[in-house]
Amino acid sequence: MSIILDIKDIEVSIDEHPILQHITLPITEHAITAVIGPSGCGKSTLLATLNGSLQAPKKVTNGQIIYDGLSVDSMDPQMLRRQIGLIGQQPTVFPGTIEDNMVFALNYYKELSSADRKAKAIQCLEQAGLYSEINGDMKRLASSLSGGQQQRLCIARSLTVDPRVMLFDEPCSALDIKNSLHIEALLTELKAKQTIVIVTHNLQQARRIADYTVFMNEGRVVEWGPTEQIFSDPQQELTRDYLAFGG
Ligand SMILES: Nc1ncnc2c1ncn2[C@@H]1O[C@H](COP(=O)(O)OP(=O)(O)OP(=O)(O)O)[C@@H](O)[C@H]1O
Repeated sequence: MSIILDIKDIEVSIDEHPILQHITLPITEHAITAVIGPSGCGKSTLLATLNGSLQAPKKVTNGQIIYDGLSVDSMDPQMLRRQIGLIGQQPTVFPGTIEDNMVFALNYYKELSSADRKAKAIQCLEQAGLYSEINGDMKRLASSLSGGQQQRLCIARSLTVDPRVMLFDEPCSALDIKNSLHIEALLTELKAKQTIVIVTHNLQQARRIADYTVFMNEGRVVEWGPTEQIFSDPQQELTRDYLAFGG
């Protein structure tokens, strides 16, 4: 499988103080990569760096990210975020109906007929396992969905613009086990078409769904590799300690 995102010696700083250092990682296409590590180690910062959505005062102070052969610095930020979507912890549905949410990005990005937009919306809702749950009622208010359904609506909404990479920042942190497993199944399905990077505090979740796992500590990558290898035979003491006590 090929490398879709090649992260080369990335450093991110606030004022002169680095919060990410020497991050070098290949992200494999059509795979799930989990990023784990203690609170404050820089996981969310890494995700935001990947799709150019880092907010001041944080800024990239060294290194390069190559997306599909192109440096992300040279890409139009909107185009970059369309191709590499970021889905946060809390679902943030827009006011209005499910349909309003689903056609929002399509109205903005694509010159499609309204019938095409609706067909795409339905297709993405089906992919997220939501269309049958709402009995096809796209006029229902998005805010009337349960937390887990709202999270899946946010995922379905981001699918409408056909991102190639989807970054998830603890997508299950506010969900119960049933909804978490639903999201896990969805991510596993999505990797046939997309590439997934997920930040999670749930080590069992990483082990269940990720092909690759990255362990970070204090702004650095301590160790990464195939998930089974990281969990069953970690090479670094810091990783061993985190897996034993920190998760
Ligand atoms: N806007 C900011 N101003 C100052 N420091 C910040 C800011 N945002 C993040 N940091 C610091 O940068 C470091 C990395 O933060 P980040 O949110 O990326 O960590 P994380 O691993 O995602 O944490 P968590 O697991 O708790 O969500 C932390 O030390 C954090 O305190």
